[in-house]
Amino acid sequence: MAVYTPVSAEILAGFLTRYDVGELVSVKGIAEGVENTNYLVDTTTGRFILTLYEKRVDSGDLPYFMVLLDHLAARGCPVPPAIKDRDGVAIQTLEGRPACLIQFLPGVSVTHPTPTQALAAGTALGEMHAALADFPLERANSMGFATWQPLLDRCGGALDSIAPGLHHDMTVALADLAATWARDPLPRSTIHADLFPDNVLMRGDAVGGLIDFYFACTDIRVYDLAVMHAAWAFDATGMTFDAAVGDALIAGYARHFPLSQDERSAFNDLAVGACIRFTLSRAWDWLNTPADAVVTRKDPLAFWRRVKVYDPNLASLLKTLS
Ligand SMILES: Nc1ncnc2c1ncn2[C@@H]1O[C@H](COP(=O)(O)OP(=O)(O)OP(=O)(O)O)[C@@H](O)[C@H]1O
Ligand SMILES: N[C@@H](CCO)C(=O)O
Repeated sequence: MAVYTPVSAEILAGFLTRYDVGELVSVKGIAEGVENTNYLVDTTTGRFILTLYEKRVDSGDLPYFMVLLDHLAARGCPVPPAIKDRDGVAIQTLEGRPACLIQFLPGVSVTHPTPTQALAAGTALGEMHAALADFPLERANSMGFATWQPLLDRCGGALDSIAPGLHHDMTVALADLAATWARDPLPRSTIHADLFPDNVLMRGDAVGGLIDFYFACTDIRVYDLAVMHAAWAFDATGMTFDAAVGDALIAGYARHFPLSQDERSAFNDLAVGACIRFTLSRAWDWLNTPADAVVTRKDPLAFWRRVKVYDPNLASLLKTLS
């Protein structure tokens, strides 16, 4: 469960009086997620998500995320905008943290997506990119390629406590990737950058909601699809690859954005990049999560193992993957 910042019912009831959302009926910490504190809030008028922004979200970026959500919602994308208080303010402070009250979207995150669901999710990603074609704001990727080597350095030799040799192997993999990363300029866009199955709310085989835009940024457009591919097309251990799910994601996306030859050629390298990005953020959290945080840490190696599928030649050179 990700609850880093406790909020009492009394404090929350007082907080809600800023809004036209009725009175607090119940509140409960949400079990999923690792980045932010989330509560499910029921009031006399409806259901909401209360998010308190933690570690990786810079409060200076919140206005960007809120404008982005408003832009997508205005174009009919199923995203949850923040609720504005009676003064029109969406970004608040609660228990010393930046906080927003967010529209609740019905639906469930699937643990084992089917190809049919992946087709719908890939299509939703394409629709989102199409809706963002005229989005005017830019934000650098705070977890993009340029940040991986510094994060690897900060994790340092402690990575070997996760798997012996991991620091060396990730150094080799990143150097290998640096030789090809973005060699041919690919189309850029505003991207979600974290569209895992747990950030897509499904209603049966249809997409009911896209959530958790707190890594959204401007970067290589098809990198968003590569992140999704790496997140969706494997089991939780990263050992079993489901090609049908991966193919369905790409087929759905191609309804809006057929991949160019350059994008197809770069796809596996971009996916290796995604593996490195999520191995590193998970490893950092693995090594640094506060002992008193109520959170289920995610396994860094589950992402690292996916490199075997995207670059078997590289993997064969790495002790931790052979
Ligand atoms: N607008 C929403 N409507 C419905 N449920 C939501 C909404 N926002 C969040 N949730 C629920 O809360 C959970 C955690 O939210 P979220 O993914 O934003 O957290 P996080 O800590 O940023 O997670 P992550 O580890 O994916 O970065 C989601 O999996 C979902 O169950
Ligand atoms: N979706 C990410 C968390 C965001 O960095 C993960 O599963 O590791």
